[in-house]
Amino acid sequence: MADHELADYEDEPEYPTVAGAGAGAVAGTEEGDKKNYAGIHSSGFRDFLLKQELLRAISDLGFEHPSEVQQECIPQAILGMDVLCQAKSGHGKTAVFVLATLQQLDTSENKVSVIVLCHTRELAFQIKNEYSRFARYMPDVRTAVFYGGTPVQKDQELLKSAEVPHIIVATPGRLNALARDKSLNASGVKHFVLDECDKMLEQLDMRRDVQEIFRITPHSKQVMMFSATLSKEIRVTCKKFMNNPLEIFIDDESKLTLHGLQQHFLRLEETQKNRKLNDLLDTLDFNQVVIFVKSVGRAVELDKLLRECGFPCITVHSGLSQEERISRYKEFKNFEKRILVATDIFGRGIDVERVNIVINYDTPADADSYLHRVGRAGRFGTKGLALTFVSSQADLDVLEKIQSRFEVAITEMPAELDKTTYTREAGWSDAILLQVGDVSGVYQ
Ligand SMILES: Nc1ncnc2c1ncn2[C@@H]1O[C@H](COP(=O)(O)OP(=O)(O)OP(=O)(O)O)[C@@H](O)[C@H]1O
Repeated sequence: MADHELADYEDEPEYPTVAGAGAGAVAGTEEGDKKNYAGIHSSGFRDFLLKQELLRAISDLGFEHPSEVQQECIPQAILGMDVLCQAKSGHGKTAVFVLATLQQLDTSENKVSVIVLCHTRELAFQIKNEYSRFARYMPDVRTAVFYGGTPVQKDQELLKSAEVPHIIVATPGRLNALARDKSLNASGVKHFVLDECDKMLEQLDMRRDVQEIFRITPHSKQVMMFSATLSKEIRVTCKKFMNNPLEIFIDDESKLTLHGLQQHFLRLEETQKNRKLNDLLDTLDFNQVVIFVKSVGRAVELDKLLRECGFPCITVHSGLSQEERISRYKEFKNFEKRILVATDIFGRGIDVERVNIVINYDTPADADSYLHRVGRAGRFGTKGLALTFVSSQADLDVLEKIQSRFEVAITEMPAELDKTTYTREAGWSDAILLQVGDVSGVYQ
């Protein structure tokens, strides 16, 4: 079949989105945050009554306390309830569905039980790794990842083999191709998960693939969807796939920005961007930095330029072969490279712990993209810095929208930045516990 799944959904969206920017809401209070603080402390992963194998893995991974979103979702999710969940970037949404599906999995059935769909190949790869990490003491669990740009025969053979994967993590295009050619037997699917669900359902080509896969799964199953951004409009679409879901969301959009993240803009001419970027990379104290640009061409050129200037730089974009994309993603994740120039394919979901600075060399197209991009820094409550280059009236307009939508003040970058404000890593759990009160559970 045509390799339509190879289209890189994130680089150049062809379709308008159906969601409009939601109105900003009332800002949260310190008091609100403190109110729930004790509640979180009183609970640990043990209280979820997870399988011993999972608890051991959680402990190995150094997860001490569940984050707020985990606290709210896991108890219901492991009972098979449908879940529609919005929570901030980097707050541990992945563990919610990974733990909930592993907890419920029956490995004695030689069937595909769990389908997880996400919008980019790197994210699929990352989620598959999360399954491997949490299932390290569950040797019978078989997980596979499928995405475009790789030989489809290998995927077909695996699906037709004597031991089919219990869990499939995939991008929608490739999995739908495998469904259409009948390699995928989805009749045993019990859990259907969409990560970055707004992105997948807003983009019509992706939504079509998701729907086609959804249709060949049994009527009765658990459906879970996750994102940091869920407009009212897209929630309606999401719920069409669900049955009386548990809705976990931040009712106050202003709280979506990350507390540990310092955010500034720099006004400059297009022609001054390279010089400025060079200066910043020389002076800022970064562990790892992601620089976002608006097109593949610009990613290639900027990466080349930075390397010529001696920076340990790498780029990831849709113009690369799939093998190369994953290998570069790994290089960056493994701290072999400190600077990544990326298009929006890296803008959502990707979790690289050491990233403490995000630079928007090109202002993102909209407020949602901004929120996801800057969420690559300051993961799980750590400190970070987000800088946005603003060089036109259109850029200023986007900046304005971001500030009103999320009620965040993005100020001009001061001449001197105190590095302790973006380099000191907060303790994993301490930092996130300070942000409780951000997510409210609503039972429908
Ligand atoms: N309870 C926990 N304790 C410590 N670390 C955690 C915990 N839960 C998750 N993490 C870590 O926090 C990081 C962010 O988690 P994750 O990638 O799931 O965030 P997310 O909510 O999916 O973010 P995004 O919206 O950007 O996709 C990961 O490195 C994960 O391993």
